[in-house]
Amino acid sequence: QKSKKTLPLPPGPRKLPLIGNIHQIVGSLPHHVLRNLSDKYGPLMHLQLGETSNVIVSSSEMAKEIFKTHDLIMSNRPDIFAAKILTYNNTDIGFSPYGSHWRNLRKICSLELLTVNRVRSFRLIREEQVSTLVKDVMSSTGSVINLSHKIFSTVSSMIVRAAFGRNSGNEEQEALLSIVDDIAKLVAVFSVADLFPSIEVLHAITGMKAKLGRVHKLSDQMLETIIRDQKERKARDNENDGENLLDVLLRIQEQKDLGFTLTHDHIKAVILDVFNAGSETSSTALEWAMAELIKNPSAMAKAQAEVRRVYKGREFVDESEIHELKYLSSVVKETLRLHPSGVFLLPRESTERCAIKGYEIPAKTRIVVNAWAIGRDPKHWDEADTFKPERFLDSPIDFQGANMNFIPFGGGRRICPGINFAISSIELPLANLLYHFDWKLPNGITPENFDMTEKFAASVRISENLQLIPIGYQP
Ligand code: HEM
Repeated sequence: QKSKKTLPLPPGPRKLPLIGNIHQIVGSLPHHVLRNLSDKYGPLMHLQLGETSNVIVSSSEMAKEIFKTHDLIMSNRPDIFAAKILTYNNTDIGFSPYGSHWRNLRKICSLELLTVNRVRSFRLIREEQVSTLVKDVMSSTGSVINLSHKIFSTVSSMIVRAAFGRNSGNEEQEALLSIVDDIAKLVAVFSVADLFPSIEVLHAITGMKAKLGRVHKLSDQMLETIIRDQKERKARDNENDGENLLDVLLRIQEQKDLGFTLTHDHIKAVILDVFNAGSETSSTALEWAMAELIKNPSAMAKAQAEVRRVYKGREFVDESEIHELKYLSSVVKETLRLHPSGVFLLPRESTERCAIKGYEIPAKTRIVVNAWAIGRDPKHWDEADTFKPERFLDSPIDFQGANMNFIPFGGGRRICPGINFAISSIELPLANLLYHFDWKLPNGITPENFDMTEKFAASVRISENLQLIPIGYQP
C-alpha cells in the first residue's frame, strides 16, 4: 500500500510530554501489559517511549504486513547500546544492521554453520550429554530434584561442545555460561537510556556503561583464550574428529575467494551469538514443555506412551527414530505457541516510511511483535490458552514462519537461522526424560494447583524452578 500523503500514526494511548507512554508499559510482565493495551487500541498500536517511536504488532494480519508485505524495509534492527558494546559494534548476526555484512553472515549460516547436515553432525554430542543427564536423574530417583538446573546445564553443554568441540573443561564452561547469562540480562534489561538516544550521558549516569564494559572485557578475554587454545591444538594434534562451529569459522576466514573479510572480531561476535541466541531460548522451551506436561497428565501419558512404544526394549532414546515421535514434536510446537522463548521476538526497525492499513509508519520506527499474544489470539486458535498438542498433529504448520499465527522463530529475512539446531536440542532430552521416568510433584502439590506463573527475565520463564520427583521407569 503506497501512499504519498502523510497518514495518521496508528492509534495508541495518550502521550505525556517527554516520557510519552513509558508510564503505561511499566509492569512485571510487559507482554501482558502490551496485549491489554492492544485489546483497547488495536493490533497495530503506536507508543512513544521517550524519544523513540514504536509500533506494537499484536495480530497475525499485522505480522504479515511486517514479515511479508514490507519485510525488506522492516529487516533492520534498532541500535541498542548494550548490544553494540557486547557484539563488537553490532558486527554479529542478530544485531547487525540490514546490509551486506549481515547478508554475508547469513550466507555462512545457511551454507555452512547451521545447515541440516551440520546440526546432524553434532548428534553424538547431543546423545552423550543427554545420556549424562539420564544417569544423573536416575541417581536421584524417588527424591526431589531441581530439573530446571539440569535442563539448563544439559542444553548449554550441547551448545558449548558444538561450538568448541570436546576439549573445553568444566570450569571454563561454567565461566563462559555465567558470562552469557550476564550478557542476556544486560541486553534484556529495559534500558531507559536507550529511549533517549540524544542524551548520551545517560548511559554513564545509569551505570550501564561501566557494567557493560566489564562484562565485554571478560567475555572477550575468554573468547580469545578459547580461540588461541583451539588453534594451538589443531596445529599440534592434527586431529580429525569433525569440525566444530569455531573450526568452520576459522576455515572460512582462510578462504581467499570469499568476496568479503571475516575478521577475528567477527568470529568472536558470531560465536557469542550462538550462545546468546541458542542456550537460554532452547532451555526455556524445554523447561516449559516439562511444566505443561506435568500440568496436563493426559498429554504426558500420550507422549510417554509414544516414546515407550517407538523405542520399546531400547536402553536409550537416540536420534535414530526421533522423527517418528509425532506427538512429541506436537508437544514442542504447542509449548512454543504458548511460551515463545522471545515473547517479542527481536526488535526490528523500519528503514523507510510506509503505510499499513491506512496508517503511517515513519522511517526509524521500532517494530515490536508480540508473538506471545499472536500465539494466544482467540480469533485464530480454538481454546487459545489451553495446552492441546493434538492441534498440531495433522496440521501443516511448521516453524518456518509461513503461517503468521505461529511465529516463535520470527519470520521473513531475519527469521531465526538456528531452528534445526534448537529443535534437535529440545526433542532429544525431552524424549529421554519421558522414556526413562515417570514424574511426580512434591509436597502434596497436584497438577491443578501446580504454579505456572511466569517471570520476565532474559526470556519469559516459569517463576519457580521445576522441583520434581523422577521415578525410574522399567519397561
Ligand atoms: C527455542 C529456541 C529458539 C528460539 C525460540 C529462537 C527465536 C529467535 C527469534 C524470534 C529470532 C528473531 C527473528 C526475527 O527477527 O524475526 C531469532 C534470531 C536469531 N537466532 Fe534464534 N531462536 C532459538 C534458538 C536459536 C539457536 C539454537 C541458534 C543458534 C545455534 C539461534 C540463532 C539465532 C540468530 C543468529 C539470530 C539472529 C538472526 C538475524 O538477525 O538475522 N537461535 N531467534
